[in-house]
Amino acid sequence: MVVEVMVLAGVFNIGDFVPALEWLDLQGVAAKMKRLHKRFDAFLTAIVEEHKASMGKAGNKHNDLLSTLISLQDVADEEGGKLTDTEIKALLLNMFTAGTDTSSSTTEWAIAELIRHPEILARVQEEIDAVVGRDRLVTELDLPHLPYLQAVIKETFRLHPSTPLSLPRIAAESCEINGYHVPKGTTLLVNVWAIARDPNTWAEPLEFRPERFLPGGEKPNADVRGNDFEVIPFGAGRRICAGMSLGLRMVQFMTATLAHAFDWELARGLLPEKLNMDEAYGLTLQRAEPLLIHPKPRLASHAYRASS
Ligand code: HEM
Repeated sequence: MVVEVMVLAGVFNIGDFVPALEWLDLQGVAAKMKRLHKRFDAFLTAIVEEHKASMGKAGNKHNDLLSTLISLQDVADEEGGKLTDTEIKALLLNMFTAGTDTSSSTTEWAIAELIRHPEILARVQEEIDAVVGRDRLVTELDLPHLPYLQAVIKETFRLHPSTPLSLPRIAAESCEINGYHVPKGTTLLVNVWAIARDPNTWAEPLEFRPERFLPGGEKPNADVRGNDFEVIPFGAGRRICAGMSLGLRMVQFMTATLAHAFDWELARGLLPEKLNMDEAYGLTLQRAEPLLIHPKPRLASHAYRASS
């Protein structure tokens, strides 16, 4: 359902560009969105109802996000307002749509780039082996000690930002930017994909080259957290991604774990240089062809056992 939202939200909808035709819903986008909304709402209602029912049972202890939100429904804010079921469902929907596909698709792009560049994968594995060893899995605490991995993730965000046109924003007031008049009510999209591939800013911008972000590289201090406008996969400013820290850490952690724990082979004997790197159309930047790969364990067998 999350991917369906992203695909539909990214459709070039004629009604958005010719407002007089909006009511006709020529491509059926609004109708499809409404049907999808009903399915998503039923799914979220079931989650909230199940949780409420199990919270009511004696002996059941909950200390997760949803039970905290549900228990807050009894507490009024300063103006007497209380959190409604609709607000809780909206928050869950936000987390599902904004927080899952973005991180997973970026990780998929990172692994695809590592497979296409075996020498970079080998260097990532070498770095993690030196810090973590081969007797255990990577933990979150290891991440700050893996500068090369972090450069790989920055380079992945540069070439494959998961929301290539960021999110549409509407100008609250008329303003002027770089000599362009922007009337109040204009929908604005920032092409973060193109900015991060600008040849005036980046040397050989289409090359996957993590060294750019390391000391001695062209942008050793550039970060992806919204302060360096040449690479802003999470947006920037007041409406920057609300889940940036979580998203960034998830992508670093998942990529580090997958690269450390396994060697990878492409399915059906495909050669790395033949891997299709085309992009699909949508609000988020999916791969046109999902990545099909076979893992080969490379750690001591006890390292894979789940810890309690
Ligand atoms: C790789 C991971 C992610 C990327 C690349 C990403 C990217 C973005 C971008 C580009 C925006 C628009 C910012 C702007 O307009 O300037 C955004 C907004 C947002 N993101 Fe993320 N995101 C990621 C993960 C997450 C996660 C994990 C969550 C929550 C759990 C999240 C929640 C949100 C929310 C709520 C907004 C809207 C913020 C607002 O309108 O004030 N995102 N994200």
